[in-house]
Amino acid sequence: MKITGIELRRITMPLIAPFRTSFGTEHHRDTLLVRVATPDTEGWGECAAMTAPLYSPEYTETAIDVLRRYLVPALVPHLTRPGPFDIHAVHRALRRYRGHQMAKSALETAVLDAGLRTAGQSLGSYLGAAVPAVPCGVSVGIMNSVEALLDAVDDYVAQGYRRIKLKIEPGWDLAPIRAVRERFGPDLLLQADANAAYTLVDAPHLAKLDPFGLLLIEQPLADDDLVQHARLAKLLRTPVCLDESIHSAEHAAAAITLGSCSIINIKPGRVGGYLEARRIHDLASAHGVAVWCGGMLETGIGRAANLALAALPGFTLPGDTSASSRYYTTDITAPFVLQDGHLPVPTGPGIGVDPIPDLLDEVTVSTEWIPF
Ligand SMILES: CSCC[C@@H](NC(=O)CCC(=O)O)C(=O)O
Ligand SMILES: [Mg+2]
Repeated sequence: MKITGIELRRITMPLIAPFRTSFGTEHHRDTLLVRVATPDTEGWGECAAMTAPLYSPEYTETAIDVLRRYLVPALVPHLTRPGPFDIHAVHRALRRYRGHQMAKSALETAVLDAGLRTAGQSLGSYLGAAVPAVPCGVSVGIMNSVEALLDAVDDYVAQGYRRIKLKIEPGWDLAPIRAVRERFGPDLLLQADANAAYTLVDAPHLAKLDPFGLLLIEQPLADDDLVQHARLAKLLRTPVCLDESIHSAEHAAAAITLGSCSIINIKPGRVGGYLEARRIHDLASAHGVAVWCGGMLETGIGRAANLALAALPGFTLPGDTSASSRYYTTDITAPFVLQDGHLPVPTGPGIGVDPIPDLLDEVTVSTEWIPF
């Protein structure tokens, strides 16, 4: 199957409410969609990079530039020959370039989506989905008051979310977690995400979270320090989960070997795509390490693909793939709506959803067509 070209489409979608983390506050999701066009179909990938290099070194502009300048040209030999795509050859071709995992993931996923649509196979089936629907957690930002937080959590619990994740930072950690635990009781699945806001000096303070029975504390320390996370893990009863630190299966292997974490948040964008995400899933499962699917405020395009991944057997904890309404008044695909705390895994070919043209056009900032 030969492609006719690749489109880089930049979109911006307003969030229904500001989303505050330890590294900043998001008001819009400024993201990049990659579309691979063939004579018979098209494939879509969503780039997880944020507007600024605050969560990770990548940002939307770097993704656009590296795709245009290096990653798309690298795939020309693989996408212009007859016959089905060899997605593993595509993956290897992209691995020649260092970093830029989110840009790579968007491109590889669009190629994979086009290939699977042509073959009539769903992404879930291709990856090894084991269930038809996945239990959903929700990520709750830092708020102006504990009362506001309790109201937000109350609403999410009423919507049926199976797990609550609270963003924390120094000065907003013990009080909100204690308040949620006291209000909603010991059975609420509850976890915290620090986005690397603490240092090992804070270990005694973080140990004060232990009595609250958290499922995990996510990325407490710097993204580039597996050794300090291993030392911290020995000082806490709360399991340590890594997010920003894990860019590849090799990182996951190092973290497991060092004892830096006992749970991994897998984000396909952060690790360079769904093939690598499955490798990390397989590695973690072999070591008895639980994984769950993280989120990057994806539109329905990325949300659909993440649901396929979250359905793999080793994803034993609720992830951050929430309903479309968590962030958006109107999604660019048919909305994902929570059903008894679960979202259905798309069963159509490829990612199983398509952007709705009029809605996509409304949020499009720019498009760039790269002909093949
Ligand atoms: C803007 S924050 C993005 C990174 C963050 N993601 C979430 O908290 C989940 C966001 C979502 O619900 O998609 C994380 O560190 O896990
Ligand atoms: Mg995180």
